[in-house]
Parts: sequence; C-alpha cells; structure tokens
Amino acid sequence: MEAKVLHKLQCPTWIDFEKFPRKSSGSVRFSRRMREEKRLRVLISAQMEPDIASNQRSYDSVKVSCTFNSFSASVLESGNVHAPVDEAQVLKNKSQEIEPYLSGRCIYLVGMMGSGKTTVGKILSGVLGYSFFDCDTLIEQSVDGTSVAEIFKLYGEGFFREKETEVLQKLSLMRQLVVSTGGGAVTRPINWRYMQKGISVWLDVPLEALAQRIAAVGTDSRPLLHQCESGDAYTEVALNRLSTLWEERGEAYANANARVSLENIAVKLGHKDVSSLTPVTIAIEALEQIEGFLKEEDDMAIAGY
Ligand SMILES: Nc1ncnc2c1ncn2[C@@H]1O[C@H](COP(=O)(O)OP(=O)(O)O)[C@@H](O)[C@H]1O
Ligand SMILES: O=C(O)C1=C[C@@H](OP(=O)(O)O)[C@@H](O)[C@H](O)C1
Repeated sequence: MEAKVLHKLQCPTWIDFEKFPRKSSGSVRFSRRMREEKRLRVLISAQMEPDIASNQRSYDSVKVSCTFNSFSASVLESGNVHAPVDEAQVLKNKSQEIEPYLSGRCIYLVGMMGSGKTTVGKILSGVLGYSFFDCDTLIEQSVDGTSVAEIFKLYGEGFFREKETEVLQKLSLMRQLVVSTGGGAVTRPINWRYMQKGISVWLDVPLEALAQRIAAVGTDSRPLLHQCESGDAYTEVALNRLSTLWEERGEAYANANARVSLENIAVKLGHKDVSSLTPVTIAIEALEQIEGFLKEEDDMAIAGY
C-alpha cells in the first residue's frame, strides 16, 4: 500500500504539467499601467455610458459563466454562479483588471475549515480563467481515493501533513491555478515556501460563522472536528474545537499576502453580520485585496526593495 502511494506521488497522473503555461514574458509596472488604463476607462465611460449609474442598482439575477477545468459539485461548482447583475459585473471587471498583473502566478487560499476556500476559490478560478485545485482532493487521489477522514484514521495526521506538503510542492511548479489549501496547511513553514511562489489570500471568517456553516454540513470530511455531537450542542462543541485550532494557527494565517476579513466587508457594506455575505461578494473583496498586494509589491520594487 505504502509503496503504491509513494509511486503515485512520484509519477502523478492527476496533474498534466504540459497543460499549464510557463511564466509569461514582459511585465509593465503595475501601478503605472493600472493608472493609465483606469484613466482611459474613465474617459471612455464618461463618453459612452452616461446612464451607467442609473443601472447600478438593478438586482436581477444573472448567470456568471465560469469555466471550471477541474473539480465540480454544488451550484457554484457547476460553473454557474447566480449573482446580482451589478455584483457579477463588478466581479468580472475586477478579475479582468488584475489578471494581466498576476503574470500567471497561482492564488493560494488559506483559512480555517469552512472559511469558504473551496467555494470562493471556484468562483475566482472561473472568472480569472484559471484552473481550480483542492489540496484535500489531490491528497485523497494520491492515496488511492482514500478520504481525508480515512487517511487520518488509518495513517494519522503526520502522514496526512506529509502528503499535503507533497501536493503543495507539485502545485508550486504550476501556473494559473487557484488552490484551496487545507485549514492546517499554514502550520508548516515548508508549505509557505511553496505558496510563496504564488499569492496567498487568507479568508478570515469569525469562528461563530464557521461553526454554524460546519454544523450545517456536518464534520464527515473534517476529522479534526469529529466527535462533535449533533443537536443543539453541536455548534457549541464545533466552536470550542475551532477556538482551540484558532489559538494555534491565528498567527500563521496572518502570513498570507492578502487578508479578506468578512467582518470588514460587513462593516463596509452596512450588513449586520457576516452570514449575509455571498461568496461572490467575498470573491470581489479577494480580488480587491490581491490588487492591493500587487500595488504594494510594485511600490516596493520601485523603491528598490
Ligand atoms: N459566504 C458563504 N455564506 C454561507 N455559506 C458559505 C459561504 N461560503 C461557503 N459556505 C458554505 O460553508 C461550507 C464550507 O465551505 P467550503 O468552501 O467548503 O470551505 P473550506 O474549503 O474553506 O473548508 C460549505 O457548505 C459552503 O457551502
Ligand atoms: O484544519 C485542518 O487541519 C484541516 C482542514 C481540512 O480542510 P478544509 O480547511 O478544506 O476543511 C482538511 O485538510 C483536514 O481535515 C485538516
């Protein structure tokens, strides 16, 4: 069994490296080109779209078509995201704006279990035209389709963490991916070495919201939360477990290049709590935070750091 697993990891059939483009050539400074393009867009919209403001509040549901090259399940995962028309347009515009400046770098989503890495990741990959990979799924495939829960049970967490690092190492050789990492990937410094090849984005979700989401879907796929009772106490127990993990990991998540705080989005949009924030809204914020990081990075380069 072990030999078979090792063989699979050495000769991965699950990632076709040739499918993915190598580093793009020619880079123009982010801030300068972005500023020029923005100026141009403002001029064009002033001349051609005088009524755009009056259309801003139209909340008809439209489909944002997303091409997911890899995995799929559920509504978002089917490739069609239902979003208010202006939100969908904002998402599309923002992704088109920043995509050239990513220069093919991968986006690694980090965050606690249930923070929405998979859900938001699929939206981002769809609008950016990137492929989506979920680390847990790749680990399962590398262990003959054994589920994460079974891997924990049969081989222990240490074995799972080794596989996680191997998966991240392989993904770090690729380009134009959005990667949903497992909640514990941030705990190993070696994983950061691999993620630093791309841009890491932390989905920072309040623990209460995480506990509610997890209570709604169950803990079958999340062995670190097993033994939470079902019923009223369920959310409470999940919350306690998550709090312990948070104590251990909070600082590690803060290593990410960009942070998407659901509390901040709620304040910005005037929502009472984070539970009303849709995955599309969160994806837009993620793109904005990535844009902020790209600008900072560019400013540092100009300053000679
Ligand atoms: N913005 C959101 N609002 C409500 N539920 C969400 C949101 N984002 C994700 N979820 C739900 O929370 C659960 C965990 O999301 P998932 O994307 O699998 O998280 P992760 O990959 O970080 O573990 C799923 O059931 C998903 O449908
Ligand atoms: O927080 C963690 O240590 C884990 C999170 C899970 O992934 P998600 O964050 O996708 O649930 C999965 O990798 C494993 O159960 C361990």
